[in-house]
Amino acid sequence: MISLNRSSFLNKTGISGSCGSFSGAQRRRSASVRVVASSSNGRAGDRNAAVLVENTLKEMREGSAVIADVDSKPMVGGGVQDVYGEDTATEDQFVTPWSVSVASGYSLLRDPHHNKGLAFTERERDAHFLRGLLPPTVASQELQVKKMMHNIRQYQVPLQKYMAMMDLQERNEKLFYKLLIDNVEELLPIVYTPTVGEACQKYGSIFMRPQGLFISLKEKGKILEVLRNWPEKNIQVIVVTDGERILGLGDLGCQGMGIPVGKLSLYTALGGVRPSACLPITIDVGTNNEKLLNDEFYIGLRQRRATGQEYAELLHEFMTAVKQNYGEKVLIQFEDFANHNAFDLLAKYGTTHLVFNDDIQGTASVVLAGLVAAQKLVGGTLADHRVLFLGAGEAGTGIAELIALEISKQTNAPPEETRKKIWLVDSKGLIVSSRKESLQHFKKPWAHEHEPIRELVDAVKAIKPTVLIGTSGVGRTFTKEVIEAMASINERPIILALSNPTSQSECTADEAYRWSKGRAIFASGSPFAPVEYEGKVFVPGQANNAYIFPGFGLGLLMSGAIRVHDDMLLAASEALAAQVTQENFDKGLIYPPFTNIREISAQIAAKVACKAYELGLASRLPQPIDMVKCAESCMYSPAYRSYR
Ligand SMILES: NC(=O)C1=CN([C@@H]2O[C@H](COP(=O)(O)OP(=O)(O)OC[C@H]3O[C@@H](n4cnc5c(N)ncnc54)[C@H](OP(=O)(O)O)[C@@H]3O)[C@@H](O)[C@H]2O)C=CC1
Ligand SMILES: CC(=O)C(=O)O
Ligand SMILES: [Mg+2]
Repeated sequence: MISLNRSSFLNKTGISGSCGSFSGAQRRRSASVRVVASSSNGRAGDRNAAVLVENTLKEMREGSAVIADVDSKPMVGGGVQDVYGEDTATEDQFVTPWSVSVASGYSLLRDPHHNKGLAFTERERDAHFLRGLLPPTVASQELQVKKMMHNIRQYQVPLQKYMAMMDLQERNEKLFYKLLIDNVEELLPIVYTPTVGEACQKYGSIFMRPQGLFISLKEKGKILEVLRNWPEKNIQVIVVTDGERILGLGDLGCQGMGIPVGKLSLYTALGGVRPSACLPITIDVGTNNEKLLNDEFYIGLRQRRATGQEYAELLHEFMTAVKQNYGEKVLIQFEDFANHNAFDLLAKYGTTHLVFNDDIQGTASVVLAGLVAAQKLVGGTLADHRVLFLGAGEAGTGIAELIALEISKQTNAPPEETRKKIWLVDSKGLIVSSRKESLQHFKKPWAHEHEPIRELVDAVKAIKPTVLIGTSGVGRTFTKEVIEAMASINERPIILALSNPTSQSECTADEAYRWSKGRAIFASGSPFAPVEYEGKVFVPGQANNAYIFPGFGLGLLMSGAIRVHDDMLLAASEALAAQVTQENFDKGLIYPPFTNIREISAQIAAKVACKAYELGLASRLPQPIDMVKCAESCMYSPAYRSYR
């Protein structure tokens, strides 16, 4: 039931059943109120809606302000639309038994969730006190997209484009997502790697408005309260970082916030999770980055990183508070933690929470997909390969483990055997058994019998890998000698330079193609432009976990999964690999372009959700019959809705 009390109306109102429910976004305060209620059928929810209208009118009389559209959406593909509520469909897709629009002139233009700028129609301008607040022109969303793209293309500096995009997100959320979805190949490098890396480095200087929650040591003992300060209540995905390993740029402390913000934009744009269900969080336990500590514009705690018990206690309070506030099924994605915490956090909370480490698990899934797809270009099976990594941290060992698992499944050989096909080099050289005692736990399974080797090029010559993967975070480490050695061993060497941003890539696309004489199958973590070599154009792929986590997360939410399981990662890989077309292979690509990423995400989500049901880890019943349709019908649409 709806409370008549104004503040509780703003904060707690919810109507369940056929009328849908208010999202947190709809509970925002504004200055004046207008109510429009319409009944399109005589469903049972009508009474609730009538009460809502009555209460809202009362609110209006009392001078408060709310913006609300209460809609329900037709059931598609098994009906899980209640997961996503009002933001998941365009106005055309909606059956609208009741529509309650409480609009508010100037405040409406300042509300990013509902603002449409010049796209407000004449009727809406009349109905919602917008007359005179906008110039006379009424523009379509398509024209707005065209104009924004025109403006963004005027900027020469990527960081300026980033700031323009962030500004748009704060001003007109739907237009931001429409822009990103319709121009994904062009804008991904702006809101994501590489530009997001520079944005994090300069976050203190460019910081305008909070885009997520900052939880620092100062909030110890009060984290639950802090979570409750966030305006949205129905959170389904949290991306959290402590900023200690931001891309390959190291410890950026509190300024790592750009990463959860960017990742969650992709959850919405690429995976269709509604924005109001996404919560970016940065845990600030200090930074060991001297430059930031001495930077007067630094926005984080000015102290060295807390470690040990102090760190563990803060993280534990956070994990407990999240579950308490949002329930069992909120997805927590760990992002860009340093490896000395990342593996432990995943192990500790993997059995009690719905958690996923993108750097370890998402990266593994995307790389496995690429290798599975690559078999179409090189022939044979995954088990025929020898893989060598430069970098034995989260990404390196995470990928290695998933490849070994997949080969085990394919060959029935135990992982102890299949791991022997995989070798890793860290900052001290090839990981070998004679070093076992001094190795971190995640490296131990990879300490095979071999004499120590210091240099990567010598490891390539000794191991003779078919696949070389860079996960070192150090740029230009795949030297000419290294790539030539790979090309001398393999007709089609598979070379993946995964480190981000572009400055940290182990080699450039140009280097990979030129030094391998055009024979490399190449993909990189951050995008490279096509390369011309000896009259032929080579299109490099992008091996980035952005292919996986949005669809993976959607699959977890769709099925109401309660835990993440490795088999779900394998399912996601399989789904992604299946999306590579002959046309892509003909260009030497092992990943599909990002242009169709929402369709790809729906396929991934469907496979992940199916696996969740199969494993008995899904809580949302009944299981939808057509999973792909179900995924598609769940997806947030950036199309404007009319405020009738
Ligand atoms: N494309 C994608 O989707 C993803 C890319 N990444 C990128 O991968 C990189 C690494 O990330 P992550 O694994 O989490 O980082 P970690 O810090 O966990 O691991 C880095 C590893 O690289 C090793 N290393 C560092 N310098 C050298 C060197 N000069 N020569 C050889 N090895 C070296 C480290 O060695 P030691 O252990 O001895 O210190 C460590 O094993 C980052 O740039 C990140 O952006 C990460 C996730 C996803
Ligand atoms: C892509 C990513 O997650 C990283 O570079 O850390
Ligand atoms: Mg990451």
